[in-house]
Amino acid sequence: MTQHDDGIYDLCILGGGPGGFAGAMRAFDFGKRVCLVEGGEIGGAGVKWGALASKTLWELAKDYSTASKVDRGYRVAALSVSYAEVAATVEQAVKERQYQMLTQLESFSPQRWNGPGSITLMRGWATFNDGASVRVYQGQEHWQQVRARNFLIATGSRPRAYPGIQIDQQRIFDSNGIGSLKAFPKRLLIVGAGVVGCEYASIFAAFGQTQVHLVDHKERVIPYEDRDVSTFVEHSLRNAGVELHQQACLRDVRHLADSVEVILDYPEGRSEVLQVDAVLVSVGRRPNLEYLNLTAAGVAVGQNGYLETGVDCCAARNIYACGDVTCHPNLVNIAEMEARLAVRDMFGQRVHPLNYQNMSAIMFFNPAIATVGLSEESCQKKGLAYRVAWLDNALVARAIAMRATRGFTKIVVSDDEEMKILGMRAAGPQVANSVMAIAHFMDHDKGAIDVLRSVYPHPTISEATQECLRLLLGKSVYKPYAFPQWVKVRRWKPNGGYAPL
Ligand SMILES: Cc1cc2nc3c(=O)[nH]c(=O)nc-3n(C[C@H](O)[C@H](O)[C@H](O)COP(=O)(O)OP(=O)(O)OC[C@H]3O[C@@H](n4cnc5c(N)ncnc54)[C@H](O)[C@@H]3O)c2cc1C
Ligand SMILES: NC(=O)c1ccc[n+]([C@@H]2O[C@H](COP(=O)([O-])OP(=O)(O)OC[C@H]3O[C@@H](n4cnc5c(N)ncnc54)[C@H](O)[C@@H]3O)[C@@H](O)[C@H]2O)c1
Repeated sequence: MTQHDDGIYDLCILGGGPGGFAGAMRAFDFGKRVCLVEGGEIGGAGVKWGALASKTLWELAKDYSTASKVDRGYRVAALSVSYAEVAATVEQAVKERQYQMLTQLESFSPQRWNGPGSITLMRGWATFNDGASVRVYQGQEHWQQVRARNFLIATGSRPRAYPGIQIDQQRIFDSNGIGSLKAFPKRLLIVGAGVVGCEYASIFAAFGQTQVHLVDHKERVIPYEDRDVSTFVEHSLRNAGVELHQQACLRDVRHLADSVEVILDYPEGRSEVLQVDAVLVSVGRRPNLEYLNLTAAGVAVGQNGYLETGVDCCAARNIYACGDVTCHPNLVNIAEMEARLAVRDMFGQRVHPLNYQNMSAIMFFNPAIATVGLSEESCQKKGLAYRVAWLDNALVARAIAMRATRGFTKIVVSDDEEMKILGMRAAGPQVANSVMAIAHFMDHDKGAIDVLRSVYPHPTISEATQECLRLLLGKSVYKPYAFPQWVKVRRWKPNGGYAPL
């Protein structure tokens, strides 16, 4: 028997990405009977179509780029790379992860598990019948009804289309199809310099087989980060040989015999014609909500097209939502946290509202950039006075030892005696660890002096955090006067703007 005697599940989850999977596992912890409906591949964009696949590719590109270096005493005699084999390695990583997820789901299926709770994985596309049941379509005519007391919408998102451009996954790709490239394109045009575009630009540049063109209609890449962070990313991309086309609008794409011709328009009226072998469109994502028949379930979609959930992740009565369908940042960790919280709430457990401001993230460029908390620009928008220190990795012993000094640490604290940590941005190797450590302090509302009570091991990248905070206290061994290009400390006030500290 897969259901309660009344034939009703405790929870039906729509979508088996990171959000849906986490929700199923937590509901199982509470001894609940769960039906997890997945129409495509288990793991969704968290595994196959996004995070894990692209991070595997990034790791391989980084390894290849390190192996091809000639400035460190070793030299590879004949280094070669095949996209097909690289893609097969990515596929292997994806399969490993999917296998783990499926094994766990199978272990707790009603057929295999006799303890409390169970998880039934149902293949098919779910759409609401009403607020108490969904239909799961396994074909156009063939569907099964699932009734449940609670629902978790975890159907994720998909790449946003670019008006007038047909994605064929042959020459014109989106991030779902880029793995199906047969070979490294000699020339690749990427449209959209957000996280996906800059990550793929960094990856293809690191493999050294492709001339990458990166196009965006805005005047800077990663426009939601501070200007100095965007500038750093732009320099990194240019250093790697990526050609940036900023404030450019893709007007047309024409298929030629064995290439593609693109026309870019610039604001001053100038146009540019480029021939490339492949195009990757990465201009954002849209939530998978249209086919869920949400009106029948009494769930309203917000004006921005996303589900507007409260701090309890509830979208309407017994219907919750998590991950990319909500109006919060599209990240695996956020999808998982929301699902965990939603499940606790629906089964009457006490919940602590999520602190979205303190969610750390990492962008896999070359080098990677990790972030947590407020940027300078967001402090300024809020009118918050702050102090900020920037330390270049050129001064960090471990980075020197790694021969990887491209990077920085930047920390923003409140402009008062407590110097509460407001946010951090760090670029370079191992930066996620440093940011995560600061995120803990932020969660506990701590200041620079609290952090500096801990002694950092030497030599580590995390020492950059320590020196950055010491700079804010005027106690660092590095002095801005000696290295003005590598050490910067200043304060900002709503009415006075910037001033030296
Ligand atoms: C190229 C790329 C790289 C990324 N890299 C990172 C990263 O490094 N770190 C990070 O934190 N985030 C990253 N992300 C974002 C991350 O992948 C998403 O935020 C995360 O996967 C969202 O999880 P989710 O569970 O909400 O949705 P998804 O992972 O999209 O899963 C949703 C699932 O629902 C299924 N589904 C959809 N509709 C239905 C339906 N009607 N019925 C049944 N099933 C349905 C889909 O098939 C899918 O399997 C990346 C995204 C992309 C595109
Ligand atoms: N490492 C990570 O955590 C990671 C990695 C990849 C993706 N993601 C998630 O996936 C989401 C989607 O990523 P994304 O890069 O597709 O979206 P995005 O919103 O980050 O960036 C889209 C970019 O496309 C540009 N753009 C939009 N319309 C355009 C047009 N007509 N012409 C030219 N440029 C245009 C925008 O200016 C922007 O720079 C991100 O918000 C992120 O949360 C996270």
